[in-house]
Amino acid sequence: MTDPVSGSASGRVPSTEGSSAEGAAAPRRFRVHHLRQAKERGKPLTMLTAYDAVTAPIFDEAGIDMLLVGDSIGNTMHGHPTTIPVTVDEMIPAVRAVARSTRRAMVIADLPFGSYEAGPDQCLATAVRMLKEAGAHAVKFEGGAHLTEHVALLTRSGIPVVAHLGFTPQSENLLGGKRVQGRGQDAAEKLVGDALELANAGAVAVVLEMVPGAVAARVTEVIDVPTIGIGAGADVDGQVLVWTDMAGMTSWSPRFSRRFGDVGAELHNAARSYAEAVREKSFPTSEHTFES
Ligand SMILES: Nc1nc(=O)c2c([nH]1)NC[C@@H]1CN(c3ccc(C(=O)N[C@@H](CCC(=O)O)C(=O)O)cc3)CN21
Ligand SMILES: CC(C)C(=O)C(=O)O
Ligand SMILES: [Mg+2]
Repeated sequence: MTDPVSGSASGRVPSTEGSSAEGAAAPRRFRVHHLRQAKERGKPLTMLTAYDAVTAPIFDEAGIDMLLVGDSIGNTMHGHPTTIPVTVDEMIPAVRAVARSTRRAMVIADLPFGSYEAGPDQCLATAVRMLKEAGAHAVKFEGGAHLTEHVALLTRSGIPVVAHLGFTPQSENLLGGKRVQGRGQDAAEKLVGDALELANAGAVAVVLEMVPGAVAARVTEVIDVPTIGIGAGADVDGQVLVWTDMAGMTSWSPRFSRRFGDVGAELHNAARSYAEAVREKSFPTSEHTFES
């Protein structure tokens, strides 16, 4: 049995396709009370993005606590320059694939640009779709204290909300680009205030993106729910990265990221080997051929 808080797990989930071997007893799902528990115990939380049923079970089996189906699907998977064009109808199948293919991780659906800002009712309607049609366990959306009513309504409705402060990519046109947020006394105080209000409204965690380390540390100190940093330094309660950056799928990744693998190069080599085998006629052999 895996411990949802320590996150230790081993082995691989069987593919949903092909052989129908039953896995071991289902691990306990990582839930909202484990967030609180982790912060109390000082155990760092882990979050990665995931967008499909191929990679999500790999991350789940590796013991990642939370899988964020990020609107970063727009740039990472769909080839857009930003997250702005992403729609709810594009998010739903991705969230469904991640929820269906995982057993332990908490699955968090990012609400895309334009699907929640108009008011708490719009936000609730979108979040309900993410839970009902796609199987998400929680939702996340970008913005500060102006969204406290959104957070409060979803929380009253039984939907856990993760807040997202600092650099909020859906607002990059207003913020003037991909820039660090919360620099200077006033901006830092505003950020701390936003985090407090969102946490008081019921947010179960707060993502802090591209904020100075000292500001992230201050937010972490004053709110009683976990902070999850991305480009926010080490003095937070957990970290999140975009999986394609983490695994080294692309030649470029943001400065705050680290490549923990070279999966892009590995995939390149596999594809080259395959093509070479076909061209030199060493694949397929009789092993891969059906008899009449
Ligand atoms: N692949 C990917 N990784 C991410 O971390 C990520 C996404 N996509 N899409 C959604 C948001 C957007 N994010 C981004 C994207 C780019 C930069 C960037 O260009 N940063 C520059 C300049 C930073 C600075 O102002 O100092 C860098 O060099 O890292 C930052 C955050 C973070 N998120
Ligand atoms: C970078 C993370 C926090 C995100 O919002 C996303 O991947 O969409
Ligand atoms: Mg996002």
